Amino acid sequence: MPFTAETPSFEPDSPARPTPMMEQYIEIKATNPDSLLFYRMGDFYELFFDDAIAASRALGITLTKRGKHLGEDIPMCGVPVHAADDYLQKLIMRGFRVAVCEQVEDPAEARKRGSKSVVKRDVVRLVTPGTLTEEKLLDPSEANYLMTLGRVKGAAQGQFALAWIDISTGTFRVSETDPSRLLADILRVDPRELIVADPVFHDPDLRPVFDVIGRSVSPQPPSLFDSATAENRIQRYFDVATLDGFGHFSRAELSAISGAIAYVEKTQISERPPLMRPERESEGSTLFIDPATRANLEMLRTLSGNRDGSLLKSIDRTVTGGGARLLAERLTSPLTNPAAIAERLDSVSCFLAGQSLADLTREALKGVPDMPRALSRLAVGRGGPRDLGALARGLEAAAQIASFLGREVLPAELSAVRDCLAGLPGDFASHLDRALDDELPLLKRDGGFVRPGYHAELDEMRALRDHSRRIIAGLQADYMDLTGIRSLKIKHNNVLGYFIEVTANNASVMTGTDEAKGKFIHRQTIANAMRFTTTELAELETKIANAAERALSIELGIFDVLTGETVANADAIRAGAAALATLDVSAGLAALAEEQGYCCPLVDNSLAFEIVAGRHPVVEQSLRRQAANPFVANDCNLTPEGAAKGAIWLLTGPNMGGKSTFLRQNALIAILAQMGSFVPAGSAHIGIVDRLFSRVGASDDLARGRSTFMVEMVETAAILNQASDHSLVILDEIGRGTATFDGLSIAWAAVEYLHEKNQCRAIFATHFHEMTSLSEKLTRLSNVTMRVKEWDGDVVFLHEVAKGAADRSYGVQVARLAGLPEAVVNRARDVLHQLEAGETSGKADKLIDDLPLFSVEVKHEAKAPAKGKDSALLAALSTVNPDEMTPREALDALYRLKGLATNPTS
Ligand SMILES: Nc1ncnc2c1ncn2[C@@H]1O[C@H](COP(=O)(O)OP(=O)(O)OP(=O)(O)O)[C@@H](O)[C@H]1O
Repeated sequence: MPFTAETPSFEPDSPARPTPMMEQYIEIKATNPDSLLFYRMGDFYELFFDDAIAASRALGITLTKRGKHLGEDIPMCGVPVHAADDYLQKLIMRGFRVAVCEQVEDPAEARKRGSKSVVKRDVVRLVTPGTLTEEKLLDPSEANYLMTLGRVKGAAQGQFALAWIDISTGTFRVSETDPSRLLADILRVDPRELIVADPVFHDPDLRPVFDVIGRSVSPQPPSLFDSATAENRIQRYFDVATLDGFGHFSRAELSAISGAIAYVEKTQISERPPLMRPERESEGSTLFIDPATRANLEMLRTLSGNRDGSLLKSIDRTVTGGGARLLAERLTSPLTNPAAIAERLDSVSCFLAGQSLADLTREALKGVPDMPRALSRLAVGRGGPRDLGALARGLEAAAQIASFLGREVLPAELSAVRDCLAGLPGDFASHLDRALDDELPLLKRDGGFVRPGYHAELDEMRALRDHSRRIIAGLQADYMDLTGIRSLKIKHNNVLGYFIEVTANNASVMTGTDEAKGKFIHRQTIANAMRFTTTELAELETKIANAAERALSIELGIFDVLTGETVANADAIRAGAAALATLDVSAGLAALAEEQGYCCPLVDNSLAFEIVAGRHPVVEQSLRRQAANPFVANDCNLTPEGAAKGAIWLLTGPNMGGKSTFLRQNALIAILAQMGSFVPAGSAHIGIVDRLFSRVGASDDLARGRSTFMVEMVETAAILNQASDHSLVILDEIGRGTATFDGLSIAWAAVEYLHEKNQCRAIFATHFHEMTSLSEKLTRLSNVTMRVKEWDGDVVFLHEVAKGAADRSYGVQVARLAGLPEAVVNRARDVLHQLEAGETSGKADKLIDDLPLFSVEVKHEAKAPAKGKDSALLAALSTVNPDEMTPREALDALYRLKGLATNPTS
């Protein structure tokens, strides 16, 4: 739930009326109850009341008090303005929103209204997670999306739409959605903040979605989303008379777009970040990956929430922030159009074939700053000279890249990139170059960023200022001679300006004679020194101040002109930055393919899925880093035979055998191929996958009252209801979380359904060996197994997928490897033998009763089995074939084995 502070109140006529300043604070706070109010006082932002308590706790800063309100102390804390970004970052990360309240008039103006009047203040900006622009508050490699959900009631279709904006880059997208895929669509974009109208937020049907999104959902007044006035709002923002040129949007889309714009206006107040026109994403143009699959496959983060160990991290070889963001976007939204995928793959191939071109490009890209973010900051008045510098360097790099790309024969995507870079505004770039100095200050108010020689009057003012400073240095020498005080100094501070300082011992020289008194005017006496000024010094000071002030105002004027030119060139700059990001992604994927030995997949509209020597991209790299045994490559072939539908592989094998890894690697290879990357395989032929589903790994969702088994069933239901014949499904151990027979039955029925109804390509891993007999009935189902070798009672995992079915699970052996106490492992072995025999004899219960754990434990501990006994037992055991025994024979065999275990010679 968002933070809400109790708003303090007061009675206007009460004798306990607060001070005028506190009154102003209370009034402003009342309009921002769900944000912390940063109230500007001098060099600090102060927080009061509940805000102060919450902020001091979140930031670990001291809570003090200031005055009283209704007889109680007012809690207060403050943060210095110059360090506000750091504090804002912490507060935003902890889920707060901050209203920044500034003085909006000169204090002199306020004084004119009377000595007690307060300087006018107003909220100039709401800082929320989805509306950040500051470099410090943003991760260069992640987009920062603000998303809105539009809903139109009563529409026959297209009731819901999502719009998402990154105001730090201007990206603006919109797409229709529906309740069944709403969560998946939201998680695909992974917004920092989701804005919904109050009634939508409180709709019980949508509650589960918002519960998952958590605190980044922010309910807002429905007026923001009003679809009747939406067109007007959009037209106003983009300053167009009609939306005809924007393409056709449904009412829900218009509502979502207008909600996004209204929220930007609400948070940015007087600023208008330049947004691109909303671009429509049509359903089906990207591979649908449901939320559980996204999480299970650890695409952006691992299940424990780390970026290290995710697929993105292991394939990211980009060198710029824009490139990293584009790579993440491509990874989360792989394509479904083979031609578009082939175009991307051609770019990667081009860099792979031309190593020197790739090296040159990556080297040139390394210096490219984040142009879209610098542009956005400048456009909303939060930019500084370094942002202009970033554009200058970015454009220069773009021109350099365009020139060497000009000499190459390039595939379609890269040649469009080259054309875009070659068409960037050269005049603007050279203007920036001429105007900006090499070393740039952070803040424009510090001045000193315009290059000498660019502006004549500025040079003159700077010379005057600097010359006067030199004259002052000369004056100090003159005064020393005149007074004979060698330690006399001319100094400067903000209160007195320039002054002459002598030590207290020498002060009499300055005040002793009338002549001296006439020249040196006393300003201040401090502990050990006296300070003076002279008419000459005061005049020089005025000259310096005037020159410096004039110089700064010229510089600020130049800054405004350059900012204006930046905004005028916004579209071109953004297109250039997008082109550079595309280059970075393609060259980065080529570097990855080269380094990891990936191949170019063949992606078409068939139903093929044939991977030869496939590997898991993340596990492979991690094994290599640990210098462990190399990853064992495996084939996977789900390609239909003849005109039939895709095949299903039923995968059995021991625990730790590599089943999950194999399942995941095939899903990841499909994602990589469809995002336009080379893949970790010897070769890969993939018919476009429209939807990818996975049920891998167990997790519970206790917060939503779902047990592990319930989560598993909900996810399996989603798959069986939604998978089409073009989908790829990977299922791991369905039915494990319940009683054996229930689990087996559910798994059995699910496979039959996938085969008969969904008819999709699928891999199904299971411990239920009984299921392997399904291959006799289901024509497109084949059994495969992870091979193992037994070695001296232990199991060795070969990690190889082979035709056929596993004969056993080796669970007990794996438990032993995991370090379970020997007594437990031995006991488990016994129980297993009983159960395996019991399955045919029907006497398992009785046998288990006969073997209480502790007696076994004592027996095993008291007499460690001798090697000879073990081998006799094993030899006898190997002759036993439970499937061919009658219950009576099984029981006899068991007694015989037990006898051998206690006395090998019996
Ligand atoms: N092809 C492979 N080559 C090398 N090592 C592998 C391979 N596949 C898996 N491994 C290693 O084996 C470990 C276990 O793999 P995985 O989790 O896939 O087994 P599993 O059969 O799914 O086990 P369980 O049934 O217990 O979940 C992995 O962490 C990995 O280190």
